[in-house]
Amino acid sequence: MSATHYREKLAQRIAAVGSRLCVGIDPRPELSGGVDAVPEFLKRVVGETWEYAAAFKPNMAYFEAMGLRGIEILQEMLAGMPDEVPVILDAKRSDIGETQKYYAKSYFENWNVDAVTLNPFLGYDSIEPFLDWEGKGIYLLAVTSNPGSQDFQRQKLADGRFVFELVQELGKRACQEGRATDVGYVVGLTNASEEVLDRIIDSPLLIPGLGAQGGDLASLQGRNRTAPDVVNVSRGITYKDMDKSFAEKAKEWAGQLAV
Ligand SMILES: O=c1ccn([C@@H]2O[C@H](COP(=O)(O)O)[C@@H](O)[C@H]2O)c(=O)[nH]1
Repeated sequence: MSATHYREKLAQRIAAVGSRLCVGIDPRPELSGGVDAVPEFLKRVVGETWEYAAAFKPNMAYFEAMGLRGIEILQEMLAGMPDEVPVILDAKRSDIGETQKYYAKSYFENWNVDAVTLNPFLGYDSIEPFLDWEGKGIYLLAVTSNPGSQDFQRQKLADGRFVFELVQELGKRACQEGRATDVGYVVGLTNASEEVLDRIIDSPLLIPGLGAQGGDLASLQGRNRTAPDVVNVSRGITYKDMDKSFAEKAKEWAGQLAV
């Protein structure tokens, strides 16, 4: 794939599959035959769903929970993923800039994922080490899908703005500075009210909360967005309706997210 920017690569993939489906990969060994059975389980998930996937989103937590073997399993899975499907590593990292340099190297250089999720709570200098990576993307947590998103993210400041709007200022600053990495935002479908969406800028969104969390796609309708947004489904493909194949479930969700 020759696209220079992450958002172009993602836009091309969305156009190619005709859907905004992001297939979430959160293996639960206790439901998948134990740790030893996870590699084969992941091979099936990836092998059966990739033709419907605009992106894949493995979440680090599920791999870390399997210990060192989990990290090996993640690496093996990443190495075997089809090149044309962007991979968003859901790591939600946050630390001082000096340490973030090493996370950036790990994810973008060693594992060569296309994008990662970051927690913006430590401010601009904490995301800076991720900003000079041509062809890569970051998603900053803006409005997450959990109820606690109300505790900080959807609080109003004295000037009437919401806290999540300050998160978007970080991305705007990176853009003004002409940084190479594309900046997008995580906006949970379960909290994507009109009040929220009216204030979300036209940058790539990663939208979790569909399926197991009960988010309603109707809330996204009628928005004039040009950014390559993707909507994530994890358990709704990997751990629901087990009488259906992963391919069938991915196809159904992809249809609901058709462009
Ligand atoms: O606000 C957020 C941010 C990330 N997630 C992650 O997305 C998936 C959702 O899984 P489902 O099984 O489809 O509910 C999971 O990895 C979460 O950690 C999120 O849900 N909300």
